Amino acid sequence: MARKFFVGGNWKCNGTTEEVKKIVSTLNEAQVPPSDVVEVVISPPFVFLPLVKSLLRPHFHVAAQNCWVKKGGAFTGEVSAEMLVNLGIPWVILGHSERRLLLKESNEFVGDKVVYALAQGLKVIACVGETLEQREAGSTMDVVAAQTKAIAERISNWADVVLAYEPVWAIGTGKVATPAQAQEVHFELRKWLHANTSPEVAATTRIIYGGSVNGANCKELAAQPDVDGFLVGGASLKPEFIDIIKSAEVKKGA
Ligand SMILES: O=C(CO)COP(=O)(O)O
Repeated sequence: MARKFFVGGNWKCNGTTEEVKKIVSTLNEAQVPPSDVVEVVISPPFVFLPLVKSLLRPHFHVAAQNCWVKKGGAFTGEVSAEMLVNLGIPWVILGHSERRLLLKESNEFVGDKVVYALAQGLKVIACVGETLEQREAGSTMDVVAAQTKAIAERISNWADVVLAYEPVWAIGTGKVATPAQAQEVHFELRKWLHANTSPEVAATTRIIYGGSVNGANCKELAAQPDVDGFLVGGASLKPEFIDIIKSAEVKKGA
């Protein structure tokens, strides 16, 4: 089964109502490859989700940037998976490095979130990635394998999971992984899935790259055999996001 190219736009903690409307109208007016070639998922902050969902044309879907680890209740400031389902939000990003590092979300906590979100019927973009220190210490694969293992040992069905490899040193730094660096980790992650889940999961799970992806570097990255798309931060707020969506064409005939 072919892995459909996937492009996520993670707006992080950015935007005003006016800016949101402007970005959405740019997306709605854009000529992009059809939905059988590329899946596009936009992830605004929680407060803008209903607005973005109501304005976006049907080709584009939405994702939350996080959700609570279990059923809602007395958890001030949290948003539950049930609420996202109730609002018709199909996707959620979990385990982003900004949450792992700044908010101290552990591998186990992220794994528990993935299980709970999937059980409520959400589709999950699960993020993994090493810091610069970890890369320099030669432990990149150990780190991403441990992060993936905490998910893999809790779930058996990967059909609704996209794995995002986002090296922390490349996020928001303008320092993109080279196509070879991205391919190497994606290949190793797929190999890890093959050995620790099943050959089918390894062959069908989309592994997308995130970290300073832009309109200029996306095509070369997209051409790598194990790069199945992108999770884009800064550039997803700009018109060049359209060029990143269009990089899906690189896979045609590949
Ligand atoms: O964290 C990211 C997407 O989730 C990547 O962010 P940048 O594209 O801004 O580096």
